[in-house]
Amino acid sequence: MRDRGLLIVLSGPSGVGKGTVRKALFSKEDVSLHYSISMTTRNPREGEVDGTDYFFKSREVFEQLIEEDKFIEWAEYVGNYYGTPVDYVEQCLAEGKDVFLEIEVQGAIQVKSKFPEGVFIFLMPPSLSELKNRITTRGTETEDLINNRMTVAKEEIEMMDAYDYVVENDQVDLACDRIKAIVQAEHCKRTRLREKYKQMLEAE
Ligand SMILES: Nc1ncnc2c1ncn2[C@@H]1O[C@H](COP(=O)(O)OP(=O)(O)OP(=O)(O)O)[C@@H](O)[C@H]1O
Ligand SMILES: Nc1nc2c(ncn2[C@@H]2O[C@H](COP(=O)(O)O)[C@@H](O)[C@H]2O)c(=O)[nH]1
Repeated sequence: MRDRGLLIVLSGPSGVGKGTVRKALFSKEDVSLHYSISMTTRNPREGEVDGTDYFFKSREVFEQLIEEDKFIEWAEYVGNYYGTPVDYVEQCLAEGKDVFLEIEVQGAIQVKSKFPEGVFIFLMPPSLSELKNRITTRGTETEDLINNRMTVAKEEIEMMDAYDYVVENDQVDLACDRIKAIVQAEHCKRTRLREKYKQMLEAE
């Protein structure tokens, strides 16, 4: 029987670099993870593409999909809905493919209750001042929204203990290496190789 894929959840406060680290990770040739594209009701930022960065939907459509139970998890975050469509994740896991979610904390907690066997990684900035600096220099948020995201960020960091791993994002490449090492170790823990070798011994 084929192993189910791993469900890997990367979360952490707004602006810590989840998107940056995820993109760097997916650009590496030795990484074979499948990214689950989220749905959101927020407006696309400059350069964002529907179906690549997010599936951009109206609030009406999103609420209809919630009614139809089409999300593994969803959350309202700083005034917009975000959610993980269930079908893609279920299909990948059943086919033995590893799926990668990059989501905020409320959503990650929901995923943990449904998929306790998932691998939950919390990305941390080197300091809170560096976090504010990153949100500010990204230049996508107004002053009010930056302050809003910083208030939420402190509450999010308090949830760190609910995760299996905490990874510091001091440098993007180092953070990627740490995440790759976690994925490899989790594969070794769960693989059916033990069963294979036990059967090999019994067959002797
Ligand atoms: N290790 C790093 N060192 C310095 N800057 C970084 C690092 N990682 C990310 N950044 C910068 O921080 C800013 C925020 O990064 P990013 O948008 O990836 O964060 P995020 O956690 O996905 O944010 P959000 O949750 O709001 O979507 C970007 O300008 C990015 O270039
Ligand atoms: N609960 C979920 N959170 C999600 C999902 N997709 C993205 N996110 C997180 O939302 C915030 C804000 O994102 P931004 O693109 O507006 O900056 C960030 O923390 C994302 O990781 C999702 O499907 N569910």
